[in-house]
Amino acid sequence: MNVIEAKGLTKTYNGQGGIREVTLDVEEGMVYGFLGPNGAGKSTFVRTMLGLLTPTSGEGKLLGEPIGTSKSRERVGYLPELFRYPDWLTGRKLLESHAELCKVPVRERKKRIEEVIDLVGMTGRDHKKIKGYSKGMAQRIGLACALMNDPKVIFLDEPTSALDPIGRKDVRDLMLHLRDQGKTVFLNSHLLNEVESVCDHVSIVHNSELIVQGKWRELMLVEAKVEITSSKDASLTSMEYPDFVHQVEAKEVIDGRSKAIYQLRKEDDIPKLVHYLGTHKLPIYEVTPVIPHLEDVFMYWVNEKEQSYVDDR
Ligand SMILES: Nc1ncnc2c1ncn2[C@@H]1O[C@H](COP(=O)(O)OP(=O)(O)OP(=O)(O)O)[C@@H](O)[C@H]1O
Repeated sequence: MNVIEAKGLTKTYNGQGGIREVTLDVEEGMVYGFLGPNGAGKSTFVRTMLGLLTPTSGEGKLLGEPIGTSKSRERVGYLPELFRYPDWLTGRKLLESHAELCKVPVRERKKRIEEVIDLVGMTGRDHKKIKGYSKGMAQRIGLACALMNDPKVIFLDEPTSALDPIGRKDVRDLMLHLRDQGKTVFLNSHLLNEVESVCDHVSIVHNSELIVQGKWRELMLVEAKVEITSSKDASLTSMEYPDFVHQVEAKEVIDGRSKAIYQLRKEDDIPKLVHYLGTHKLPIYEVTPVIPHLEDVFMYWVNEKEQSYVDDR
């Protein structure tokens, strides 16, 4: 079931910036990464989906309800990127006011507040005033507020940007825990190594456009890289190669072996290349596919897009 749906969703500011023509579906139970450089349009998209901004055109649904309606927000949580709470309140007081706003029934409030405090790792620290909180504690209490209404879908806008490595790991674990409970997390981020460890599915936005979406590991099937180790004397870069070899880049010589990175069209070309080198009597000691990271995928697609702007000129 799709819990987040957008169809041609556009929100611009007097015709400028924002986000244009976004069409995407997010299935229940995913941690979905929404990636893009600063100013790409990530926050605009989220705020439009939440009904905080009115779309310029297009449509969207949350949990099957049209965006902009209070029904669409009933089971949705949101942690904005820049939030400030009244810092004279204690964390617990803040959560009590949130519980009231979320209409948590009075008899269930105490239990629910304890649950979210525990979930975000703030047990024992909730009676302190927010003004004495570190950035990490403030972020955790923000997350607790976002989880108060036991949401089915949670939008997190750069949730780890203020956190130290331990806090980041805690938030990552929390996202996976929420996913394991069948909840959907929509994660806005430009911290690619963070996203890589929790998301399978991503969208990449750039310059107000959604440029590519899907399982990020499959978004690199447009090219494959392999590192081949041969004997020192083998001149890997000066050989003639068949068409499926796009590029050969010589790497260092280590322990009397020379290494080269081959850029191929697709994974199936790796055995073809090994066979080709074998027929040329090249001594091969090691064949290691170069596994792409999300950062490689991101840079590939952003560069493709930027190149297309140059070509269109
Ligand atoms: N209120 C506004 N008025 C005018 N332009 C805006 C407004 N908010 C955002 N923009 C513009 O819309 C574009 C997208 O901004 P947005 O904040 O959605 O990007 P973002 O990807 O969330 O960026 P960041 O990662 O820096 O938070 C930018 O060009 C920005 O300058």
